[in-house]
Amino acid sequence: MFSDLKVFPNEKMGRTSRIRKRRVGSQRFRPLVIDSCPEFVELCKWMSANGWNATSKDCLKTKPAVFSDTGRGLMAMSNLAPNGLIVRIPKNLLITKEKAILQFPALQNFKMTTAECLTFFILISKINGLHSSYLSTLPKTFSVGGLCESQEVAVLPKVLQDKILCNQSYVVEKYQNLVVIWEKMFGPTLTLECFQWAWYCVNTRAVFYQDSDIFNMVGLENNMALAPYLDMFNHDPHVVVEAGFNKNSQCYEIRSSQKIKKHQQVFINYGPHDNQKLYLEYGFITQKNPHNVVEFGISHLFDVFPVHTVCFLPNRIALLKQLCKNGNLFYSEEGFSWNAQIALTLLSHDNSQLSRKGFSILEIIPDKYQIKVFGRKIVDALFVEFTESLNKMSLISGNTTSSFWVAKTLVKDILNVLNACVLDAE
Ligand SMILES: C[S@@+](CC[C@H](N)C(=O)[O-])C[C@H]1O[C@@H](n2cnc3c(N)ncnc32)[C@H](O)[C@@H]1O
Repeated sequence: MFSDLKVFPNEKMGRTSRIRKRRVGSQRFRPLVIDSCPEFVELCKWMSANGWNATSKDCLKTKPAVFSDTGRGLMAMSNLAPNGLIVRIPKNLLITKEKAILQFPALQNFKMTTAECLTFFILISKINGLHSSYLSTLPKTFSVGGLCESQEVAVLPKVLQDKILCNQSYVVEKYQNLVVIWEKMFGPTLTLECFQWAWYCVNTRAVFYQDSDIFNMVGLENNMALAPYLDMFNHDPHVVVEAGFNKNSQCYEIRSSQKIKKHQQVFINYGPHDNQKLYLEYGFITQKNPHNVVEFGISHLFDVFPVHTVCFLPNRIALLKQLCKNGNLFYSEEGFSWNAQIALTLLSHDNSQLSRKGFSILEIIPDKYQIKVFGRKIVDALFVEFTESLNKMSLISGNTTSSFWVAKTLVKDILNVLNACVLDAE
């Protein structure tokens, strides 16, 4: 949009024209405050009636707004010093598993995780017109990876394809289990689309929260709660915040370590996630994400070490599989991960050493030369793979999902990371 502004290098700019230029530019990008939209008026009324103090002196005042780069989020209405409180939500406004069961006791008869219970809470409330002050503030659509259409998934790079397919079957399995319970409770069929909407409302917006002891079960799916209004903060990987339930105030609170300026967007930090994770779990990516990595698999190693040049002893393959677990083979701006370095060294390791009984990964010392030579080949192979994918993605036209659009920006972002590596090495 700035390119529409024609400023000629030789043109003398006086004070007035400078101010005019600044005004034109800032008007185009100025966030749109939306606190007077009916859904936010209702939300604030309902929250205030239930113990929320929106004008508390020791907490930053914020307003919902639409920002040109991140969409809907929250804007600071004053300056805040470091370690100041950015939000405080009383316990009785949190939607927890305990609360969902209190409201709909039938949920108790089924063994459900907290995420499943909260998904049901949203669906039952929606159907019965309950909690509409909160529900009407929830997004109507999502752009997470799991919502890509099958023809879109087919043109994505293999690593991303595998993750999305895995995620889709996980959500479908959840749906199939829960639809049985739903039919027992209510009768009418629950469509997969409705289930996905509620499931992603919970999973893109819930905060970490440990419910009372009776529900205390391990795992992320069990330690979550929905926090109205607080779930409007967007993510910035660079900000540092302290978030959690404060037993003294009986409120969920977030403090910002950095100072915040009036009229800035107020961000929180969802965790040290790379862009692929942000896309899969939340449906967006951020520019200059310091946690960015490019994952690869064993097949990429086999591509750079053709089978005829490496003796694929069962032991070598078993060790490689061990190194590959949990996405531990990756490249980032800092170079190859430790597991990737060991894997690259292991590929060219002596067979007699590998066949020795009791040989362990811990005995391998990274070989800088191997890592440089074969690592470069891996980066080149990934670059080709992602470029080919991007070309195929560009051929898909017509009505594509917003998930696919974000996938495209993710693939471009990964290509930038790989490109930086190639340029560094030159
Ligand atoms: C907890 S909600 C935050 C509020 C949300 N933007 C809204 O309108 O309700 C999380 C969702 O916000 C969006 N989001 C969060 N941080 C973002 C960012 N830095 N850029 C773009 N979208 C972001 C993503 O859609 C994500 O799933």
